[in-house]
Amino acid sequence: MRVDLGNALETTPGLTTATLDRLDDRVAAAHERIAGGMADDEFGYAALNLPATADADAIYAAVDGFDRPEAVLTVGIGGSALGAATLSNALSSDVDAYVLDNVDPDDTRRLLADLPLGDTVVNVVSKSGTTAETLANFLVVREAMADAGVDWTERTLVTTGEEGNLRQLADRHDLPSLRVPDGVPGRFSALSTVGLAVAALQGHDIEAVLAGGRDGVDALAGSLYESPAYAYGAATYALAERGALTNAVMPYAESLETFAEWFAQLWAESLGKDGLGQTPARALGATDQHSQLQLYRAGPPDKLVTLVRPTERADVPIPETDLDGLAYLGGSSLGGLLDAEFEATEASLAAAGVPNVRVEIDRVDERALGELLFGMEAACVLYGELASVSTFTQPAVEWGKKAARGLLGGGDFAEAEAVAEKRELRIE
Ligand SMILES: O=P(O)(O)OC[C@H]1O[C@](O)(CO)[C@@H](O)[C@@H]1O
Repeated sequence: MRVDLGNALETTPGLTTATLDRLDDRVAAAHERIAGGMADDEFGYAALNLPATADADAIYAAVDGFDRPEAVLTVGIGGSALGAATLSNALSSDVDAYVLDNVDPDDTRRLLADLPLGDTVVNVVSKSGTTAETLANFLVVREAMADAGVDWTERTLVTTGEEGNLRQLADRHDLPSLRVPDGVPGRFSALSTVGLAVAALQGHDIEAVLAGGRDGVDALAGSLYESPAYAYGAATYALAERGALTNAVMPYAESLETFAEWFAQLWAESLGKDGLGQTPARALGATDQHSQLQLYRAGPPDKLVTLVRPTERADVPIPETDLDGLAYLGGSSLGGLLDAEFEATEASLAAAGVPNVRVEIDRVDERALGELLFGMEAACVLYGELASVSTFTQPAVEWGKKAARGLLGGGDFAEAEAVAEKRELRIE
């Protein structure tokens, strides 16, 4: 993973090399704190040890019990689904991967109607084992399998914590299961059983993913000038401090679109604390040049854009054409056009004084993805240290969970009563 901060200097908001130099002393101290947390396998910091501690053999052993399926369906939500989806949507496989991470009845019904349930592995993932959406979807999926005459106990892999509903279910039915690693918040668990089981089922090289994570560990250093991950974390923090309260992550690769979704949870749930944080916006190049770019260039000067691309990709030639004004495209290629648009968008943002950071990987493969995922996790941890927020907790999400549970008769919660007190101004 390589980071280029050049287009974040002298912009609005913007940084200077003097700013970065001053910040580098704080980066060194933060790195000491992070290294100490990793050495002690402290809650949260343990996530940065996963490239070394994740047990690829155990993951392969858990999935080897299933014949090569036609499809794998992940039933999970948030970090229990997004890491696996990032990898499966970035890498191609003849095993189709699907995700149920919402409780939309139309979507669930449509997906279950299309799935070859007899040749699908259901990968149910929940660290807590109590997440309503995940458990509700699993109950629906399990009944659909039964209705289809499929023995769900033969088609289900469970990944969960040491205790809870899913652990009891796995024990009761002797299901193949994996442990969610201790001390790792879900949004930081991509490089673990949580994110790698699907990749293993799809035939991807999960040891290469972990090797990429180790490349990321090796690239950590006590200076932002020596660590791409820390450079990104420090620059995004400093830009937020100067008013860049939105970070639009814009990969120039369809295969990295889900990465932006994974990044959004990582960034929002880790850094959105105590009135602080930086809103992750999900964009896609080149598509959003015809959509959100207008706002990024000419809207409020409160954003930075993170432009992500692989520098190597398979290509498709563009045939010669005599179409008026388009002859210049002929003989070029789609990849050449995409790269030209990446660089043109980068320059157009700079010309408008909008800070943008370039993040590049060699290609979209297991090792580069492992390094990218690790790098952004380390960047997030560094940002959290600099911002002095509690990076690894997410207390603000609990209020809504209690309200929903109360509305469904799952207990007496003041939050549910508050729902009834909604102020109304209906326009019919
Ligand atoms: O793995 P679990 O416990 O089902 O949690 C799923 C997701 O829900 C959250 O806990 C937020 O409610 C996320 O942090 C987590 O990734």
